[in-house]
Amino acid sequence: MFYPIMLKIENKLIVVVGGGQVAHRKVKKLLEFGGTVRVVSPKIIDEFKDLQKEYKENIEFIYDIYNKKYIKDSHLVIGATSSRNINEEIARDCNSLNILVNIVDSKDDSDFITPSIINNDNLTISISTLGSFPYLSKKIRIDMEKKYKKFDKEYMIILEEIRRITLDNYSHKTKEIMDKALELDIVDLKEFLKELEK
Ligand SMILES: C[C@@]1(CC(=O)O)C2=NC(=C\c3[nH]c(c(CCC(=O)O)c3CC(=O)O)Cc3[nH]c(c(CC(=O)O)c3CCC(=O)O)/C=C3\N/C(=C\2)[C@@H](CCC(=O)O)[C@]3(C)CC(=O)O)/[C@H]1CCC(=O)O
Ligand SMILES: NC(=O)c1ccc[n+]([C@@H]2O[C@H](COP(=O)([O-])OP(=O)(O)OC[C@H]3O[C@@H](n4cnc5c(N)ncnc54)[C@H](O)[C@@H]3O)[C@@H](O)[C@H]2O)c1
Repeated sequence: MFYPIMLKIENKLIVVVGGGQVAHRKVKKLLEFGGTVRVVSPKIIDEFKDLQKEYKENIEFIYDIYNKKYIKDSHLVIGATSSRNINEEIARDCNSLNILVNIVDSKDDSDFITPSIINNDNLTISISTLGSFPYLSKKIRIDMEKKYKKFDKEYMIILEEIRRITLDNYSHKTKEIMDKALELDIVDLKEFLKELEK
C-alpha cells in the first residue's frame, strides 16, 4: 500500500541513479518542484544538458557507477538504472540507511512511487494506479489537463481570496458561494469577487 502525501523538497538533496529516459523524467519533475538533485551514472542522455542550463546549481552530476557513498547524505533516492541487480542493491542500501527509495522497475522494492502530475501553481493533481497500469495514469492526466485548464494561477489566486472573504463574512452560505465561484469564467469570477467585497 502507498500513502499519498505532498512533500516539500526545496533545499533537500535527492539522488537519482541512472542517466536514461526514465531518470531524466524523474529528475525534471524533482527540479520543477525545487529539489536539489545529484545524478549518478557513468553515462547520461543529452536531454540532461538542458536541465543543467536551466537549473545550474540545483543539479550535480557524478559520472560513476553506483556506490553507497553517493547516497549517504540524501533525503530521497530514485533507483533508475537498467540493471535489476543494481536497482536491488540501491533498495537494500536505502533500507539500511533509512532513506526512502523509489525503484523504477519494482514497486515491491519501492518505499514510494511517483504519480502522474498536473501542476498548475496552486492546483496540483496527482494520479496513480499504484503500479498496476502507469499508462492509464498518463491518459487520465492528459484528460484532466484539458478538463481543469481554467484553474490556472490567476484563477486560483482569486478563488483563495473568495474563500477567505466567504469564511470571514458569509459563513452561513459557504457552499452556495463556493459552488457558484467554481462555475464562473475568469472575467465573471473577478466581478463576483468585487460583489463579495462590497
Ligand atoms: C505515472 C508515471 C510518473 C513518472 O514516471 O514520472 C509513472 N510511469 C509513467 C509512465 C510509464 N511507465 C511505463 C510506461 C510504458 C508502458 C507500461 O509498461 O505500462 C509508461 C507510459 C509511457 O512512458 O508512455 C513503464 C513502467 N513503469 C513502471 C514499470 C515497472 C513495473 O511495472 O514494475 C514499468 C515497466 C518497465 C519495463 O518495461 O521494464 C513502474 C512505475 N511507473 C510509475 C510511474 C510508478 C507507478 C505509478 C502509476 O501506476 O501511476 C511505478 C510503479 C514506479 C515509479 O516509476 O515511480 C509516468 C507517466 C507520466 C506522465 O506522462 O504523466
Ligand atoms: N518507472 C517507469 O516509469 C519506467 C518506464 C519505463 C521503463 N522503466 C524501467 O526503468 C529502467 C531504466 O529505463 P531507461 O529507459 O531510462 O533505460 P536506459 O537504458 O536508457 O538507461 C539506463 C541508465 O542506467 C545507467 N546505469 C546502468 N548501470 C548503472 C550503474 N551501475 N550505476 C549507475 N548508473 C547505471 C546507464 O548509464 C543509463 O544511463 C528500465 O530498465 C525499465 O525497467 C521504468
